[in-house]
Amino acid sequence: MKRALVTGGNGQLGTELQRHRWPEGWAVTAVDIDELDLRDPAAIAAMVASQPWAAVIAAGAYTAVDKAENDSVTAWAVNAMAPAALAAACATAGIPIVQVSTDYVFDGARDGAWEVDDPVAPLGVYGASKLGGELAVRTSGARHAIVRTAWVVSAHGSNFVKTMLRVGATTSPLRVVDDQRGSPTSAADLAAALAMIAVRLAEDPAAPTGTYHFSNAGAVTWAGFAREIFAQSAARGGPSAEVIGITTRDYPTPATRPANSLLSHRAIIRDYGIHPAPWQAALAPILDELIGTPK
Ligand SMILES: NC(=O)C1=CN([C@@H]2O[C@H](COP(=O)(O)OP(=O)(O)OC[C@H]3O[C@@H](n4cnc5c(N)ncnc54)[C@H](OP(=O)(O)O)[C@@H]3O)[C@@H](O)[C@H]2O)C=CC1
Ligand SMILES: Cc1cn([C@H]2C[C@H](O)[C@@H](COP(=O)(O)OP(=O)(O)O[C@H]3O[C@@H](C)C(=O)[C@@H](O)[C@H]3O)O2)c(=O)[nH]c1=O
Ligand SMILES: [Mg+2]
Repeated sequence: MKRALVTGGNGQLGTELQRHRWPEGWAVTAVDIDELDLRDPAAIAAMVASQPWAAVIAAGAYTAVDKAENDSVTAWAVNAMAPAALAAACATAGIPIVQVSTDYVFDGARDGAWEVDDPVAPLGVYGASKLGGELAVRTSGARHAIVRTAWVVSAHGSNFVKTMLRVGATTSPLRVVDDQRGSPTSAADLAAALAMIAVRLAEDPAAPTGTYHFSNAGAVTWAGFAREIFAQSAARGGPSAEVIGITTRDYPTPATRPANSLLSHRAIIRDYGIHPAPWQAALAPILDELIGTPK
C-alpha cells in the first residue's frame, strides 16, 4: 500500500483529500494540528521520517487573510517555515511534495489570466507568507509540484458559499464587492487534481514538476459568485438574497485583495491533461450537500 501524508487534514481541502477515491493500492493519512503542529519544524521532520510515505500533500495553512495582517509571525511560521521543513524532509526521504499555494501571490493589477511564470507581488501578509512557502519548496531539492488555487469552497469549513448562505438567510440585500475577479474552486475538484499529480510524481520519476494553477473554469466577481450561489440555493428551496454590487473602496478590509486573480490553466493542461470544470457546475454538488438536490 502506498500512503500519502496530508497536512491540514481538517480543512476544506484536507477533508476532500480524505473523501477522494484514491487509485487502487493508495491510501491517505491526514493530520491536523492535534497530530502535527505546523509551527514545530522538528515535529514536521519526525512525521515525514516516521513512515515510508509515498508523497506529501501540504494542504495545511494559515488562511485567515485579514487576521494575518496582525499575526505575521504565525502566518510566516505556518505558510513559509512549515513548507520549508516539510520539503527538506521530503528531499531527505527522496519523496515528492505537492505544495498548495494561492492566487494572492499576484497583485492582480492587470487583466487576463495569470500564467505560472508571471511576476508575483503579494499585496498582504497571507500572500507574502504563501510565496515564502513556494520559494522554500522550489529550492529544497525535493521533487515537487506547487499548485496555486483560488477562492476555494466546499460544504465544510469556512468559506464564501457558507458565509453567503448564513448571512443571506436573515439579511437582504447583501452588499458584495463587484470589482474583484477570480475563479472559484471546488475543494473536491482541487483534491482530485492534487491526488492525480501526487500519484504521478510518486509512481513516475519522469513526471513533470514545477508550478501549476488549478481553479474551476470561468471568471466572476465576488458579487456575481454570490448571485449564482443564491440562484442555485433558491432552486433547492434554500436561502436567497438580493446582491448589490459595490466597490472594494466601499468594503474596507485589513488586507488588500487582488483586483484580478484569474489563473491560467495552460500548464496543468499541458503537463497533466487536467481540464477544470466550469465553476457553476462545480458549485452544484456543494449546494446539493448543504441544502439538497433541486426541487
Ligand atoms: N481557502 C481558500 O480560498 C484558498 C486556499 N488556498 C490554499 O489551499 C490550501 C487549503 O486551503 P483550505 O483547505 O481552504 O484551508 P482551511 O483553512 O480550510 O484548512 C487549513 C487547515 O490547516 C490547519 N492549520 C492551521 N494552522 C495550523 C498549524 N499550526 N498546525 C497544523 N495545522 C494548522 C487549519 O486548522 P484551523 O482551522 O484549526 O486553523 C485547517 O484545518 C492552503 O494551503 C491554502 O493556503 C489557496 C487559495 C484559496
Ligand atoms: C462576507 C462578505 C465579503 N465580501 C468580500 C470581501 C472579499 O473581498 C470577498 C471574499 O471574502 P472572503 O473573506 O471569503 O475572501 P478571502 O478570505 O479573501 O478569500 C481568500 O482566501 C484565501 C485563503 C485565498 O487564498 C484566496 O484565494 C481567497 O479565497 O468578498 C463582501 O463584499 N461582502 C460580504 O458580505
Ligand atoms: Mg476567508
